[in-house]
Amino acid sequence: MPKLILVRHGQSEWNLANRFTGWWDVDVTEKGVEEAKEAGRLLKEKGVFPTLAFTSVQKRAIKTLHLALEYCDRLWIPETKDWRLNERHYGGLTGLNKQETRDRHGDEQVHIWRRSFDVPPPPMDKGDEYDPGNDPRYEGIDVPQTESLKLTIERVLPYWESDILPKLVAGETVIISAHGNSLRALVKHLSNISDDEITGLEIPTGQPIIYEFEGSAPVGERYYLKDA
Ligand SMILES: O=C(O)[C@@H](CO)OP(=O)(O)O
Repeated sequence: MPKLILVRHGQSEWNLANRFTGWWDVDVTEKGVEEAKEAGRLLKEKGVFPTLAFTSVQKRAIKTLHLALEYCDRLWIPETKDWRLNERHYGGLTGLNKQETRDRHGDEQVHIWRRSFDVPPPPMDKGDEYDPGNDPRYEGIDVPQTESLKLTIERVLPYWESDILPKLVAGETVIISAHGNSLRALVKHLSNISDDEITGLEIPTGQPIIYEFEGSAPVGERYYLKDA
């Protein structure tokens, strides 16, 4: 049965520093590197070998993918990078410390910005030091100024339907190395999670999640590969 493997990148520098990251291109930490290698070792140990890879255009996800593939001896498989798998854009919160933002705006407001379904964080100002607008990787793309989970879903799902799902249907074992919120977008869709319930879903770093597919639909529920 074709499998879909979802992996959130290993710990990033700004996960560690507790800063809102979004589209800012931070690296993985040493711990993140270890998490990514461990994900690869686990794939190998469990005999789940990806045949095709997708990732975002952000280095924390790309490096995680490469390390995971290296540690299951699959660095050679075809891979595609696409901005539509990027982390959700954190708008004007990008770069701020999460605790300082809580102290300033309150726990509830910060929770709404982080986990609500459709309330986007305040937009990023044009020319903000963390605005990736002029980055060549986004040439020709209408870079958002902020994104809620709902807006993230609106760019992740069409890409999933057009580019990834057909590969699973064709029998490939697909690995997607992406981000907390682009993966929440996918899991919400695949596991049919309601707008209310999705606020409680967290995706841990570096832990492969598996969906088994029959045709174009998942069979049964997702599981962590470490528990299989
Ligand atoms: O900062 C971010 O971009 C994300 C993921 O690390 O954080 P959050 O947990 O608030 O969605």
